[in-house]
Amino acid sequence: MSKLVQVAVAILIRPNGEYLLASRPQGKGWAGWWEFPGGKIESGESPAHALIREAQEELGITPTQIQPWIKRRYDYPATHDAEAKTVLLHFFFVSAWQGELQAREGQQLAWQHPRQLNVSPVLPANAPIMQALSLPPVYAISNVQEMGETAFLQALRQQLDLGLQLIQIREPNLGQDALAQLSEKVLALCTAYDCRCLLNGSPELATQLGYQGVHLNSQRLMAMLTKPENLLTGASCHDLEQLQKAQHLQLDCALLSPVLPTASHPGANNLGWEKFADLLSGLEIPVYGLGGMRPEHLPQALASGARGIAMQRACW
Ligand SMILES: Nc1nc2c([nH]c(=O)n2[C@@H]2O[C@H](COP(=O)(O)OP(=O)(O)OP(=O)(O)O)[C@@H](O)[C@H]2O)c(=O)[nH]1
Ligand SMILES: [Mg+2]
Repeated sequence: MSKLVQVAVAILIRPNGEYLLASRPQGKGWAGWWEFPGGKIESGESPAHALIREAQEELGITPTQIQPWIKRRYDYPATHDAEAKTVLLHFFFVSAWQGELQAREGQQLAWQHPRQLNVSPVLPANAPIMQALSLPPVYAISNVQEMGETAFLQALRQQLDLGLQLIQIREPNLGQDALAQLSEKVLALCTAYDCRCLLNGSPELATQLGYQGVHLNSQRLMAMLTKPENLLTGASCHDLEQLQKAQHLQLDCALLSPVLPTASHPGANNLGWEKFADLLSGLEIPVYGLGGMRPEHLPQALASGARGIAMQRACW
């Protein structure tokens, strides 16, 4: 059996969403492959402490704002330059630090746009992490039905100005023509801001109306045999079976709900954070918490292994 190596991993994030990758230096296993800065947790050391020590050793900086994210286990096979091992990676977001970045171990450093990597190859254990990072932490869901179109479009413009990058149009009570008209306005606005839009509906309608993506309700999800082509695809999930189906189809993301009680379903049987985290452990596709979410819940969602939070009311 290969040994288990515990590793602290730093995802340094700039305010514009870019994150830092480093190349593994010559002389180490998997030399030349790209990874996040970090390294082995020493015995008696906490993951957070190891993270700070590694950032100092490798980059000459001291993280001042850290947020533990997911843990991920991965079995590395033996290769020409490394022995077989199993790693348990403790990922952290690092959003502030002291000091100037330096490559102190001869590694190359590269800031990456989350939607467009320009270095490769990245360590294989990190593939689902890169996938998750390509989506933003905040996912908005439309609410024209309660707000009215004018107020909604105004609020949308405000959120786009503040950096919104992902939205689902979910208006089950609009007729076809009204939905087409709303979609045209929303898509024109979002395209100008490079915000991606998913239609809650069928893949055919999403394509026909010009959306980049589609969001499947759980019924559509369970009936789907393959991922819709050329569409960013998400799905609503409420249990492990649905999450596994979304993962099996290799969907881009899933919404898991209800995490907390909501205004529309105050008495519904919500999951709570513990069950939410349980359902996500071991899953590889990005998942958003939905149901009663407010901006202040984001750290809890991340710490539970989610990519972020989805909000229908609280974000407008
Ligand atoms: N730093 C880092 N390590 C990762 C990532 N993904 C991943 O699978 N690993 C694995 O975790 C282990 C980290 O070990 P390391 O070689 O960086 O350890 P270290 O900095 O303490 O250096 P050392 O070799 O001098 O002990 C390696 O097996 C590496 O392949 C990642 O994104 N960042
Ligand atoms: Mg290292």
